Amino acid sequence: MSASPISIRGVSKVFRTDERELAALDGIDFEIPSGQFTSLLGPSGCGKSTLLNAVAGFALPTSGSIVANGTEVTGPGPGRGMVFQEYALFPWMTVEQNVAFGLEIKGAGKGAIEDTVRQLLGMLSLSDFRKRYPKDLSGGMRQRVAIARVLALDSPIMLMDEPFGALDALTRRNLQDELLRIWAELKKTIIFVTHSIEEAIYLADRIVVMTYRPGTVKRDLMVELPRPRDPSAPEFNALKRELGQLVMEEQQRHHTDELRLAAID
Ligand SMILES: Nc1ncnc2c1ncn2[C@@H]1O[C@H](COP(=O)(O)OP(=O)(O)OP(=O)(O)O)[C@@H](O)[C@H]1O
Repeated sequence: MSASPISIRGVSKVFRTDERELAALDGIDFEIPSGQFTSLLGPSGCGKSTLLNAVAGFALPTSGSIVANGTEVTGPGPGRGMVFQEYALFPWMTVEQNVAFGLEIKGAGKGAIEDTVRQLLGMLSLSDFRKRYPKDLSGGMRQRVAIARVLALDSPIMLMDEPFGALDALTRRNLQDELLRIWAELKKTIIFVTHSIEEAIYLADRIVVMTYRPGTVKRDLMVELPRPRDPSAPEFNALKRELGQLVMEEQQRHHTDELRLAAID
C-alpha cells in the first residue's frame, strides 16, 4: 500500500437547492498516512459528514479529488468501509448473518465465511449473541455488530461517522477502548468523525478541526499523548481547553449564521 492511502486534494462541495446554494466544503487539502487514526472535529454543520461521505464515495465533491488506496474515488468501493451512528443492520438477520452478509455478496466460500465470522464475533465479544436479532441487542452490542460487519470486508480504510454518539458514557468508553485495540491489531487507517473533543483526544493520532460553513481546515494537529490516555491528566485537559476554544469560535459562527438566516426568513 502507498504511504498515503487517502489524499484529499482541493475538495469543495456545494449543495444546490431551488432556493439557494450552500457551500459545505471549501478547498480541503490533506493526506492521511497508512495506519493513522485521524479524527474530524467540529460543531454541527461544518461539513464533517459531507467530507466523510466524499471519501466513502457516497456523494462526490463538486471540485477537487480524493484518492483512496491509489485510485480516484468515483463511488463506494470495498477498500473503504463505513460505520454509521445508526447501526445500519438488517433487522431480519441474526448477528452472525449480518456479519456474514458482505462476505456472501463477495462470493467467499462457506468455510472462509464461517472462519471469519467466528473470529470477528470473538474479537468483538459477540460469540454468545450470534443467534440474536438486532432488536434483542443493546445499542452498544448493535454497534459492535456494525463494526464486525465492516471488518469482515477487510477494508484497509475504516470511515466512522459519530459511531458512538448515541451510546451512554460507559458503553462509549468501552467501545472506544475496543476500537483502539482493533485498530492496533489490524492496522487500519481510520477517519473518525465526532463533535466530542474528549473523544477525539482519547482516540486519535491526529485531529483535524474544521470551520463552520464552508468547512475548511482550521487546525491540523498531532496528539502526542501516550496511550492509554488519561482524560484526567493535566496534558489531556490542556489540549481539551485549546481545542474547546477553537470549536467554540466555530459554534459561535454557526449561531450568528442561524440568527442571520432566521432574519432573512
Ligand atoms: N444533501 C444536502 N443538501 C443540502 N444541504 C446539505 C446536504 N447535506 C448536508 N447539507 C448541509 O451541509 C452542511 C454540512 O453538513 P454536514 O452534515 O456535513 O455537517 P456535520 O459537520 O457533519 O454536522 P453534524 O455533526 O450535525 O452531522 C450543513 O449546513 C448541512 O445542512
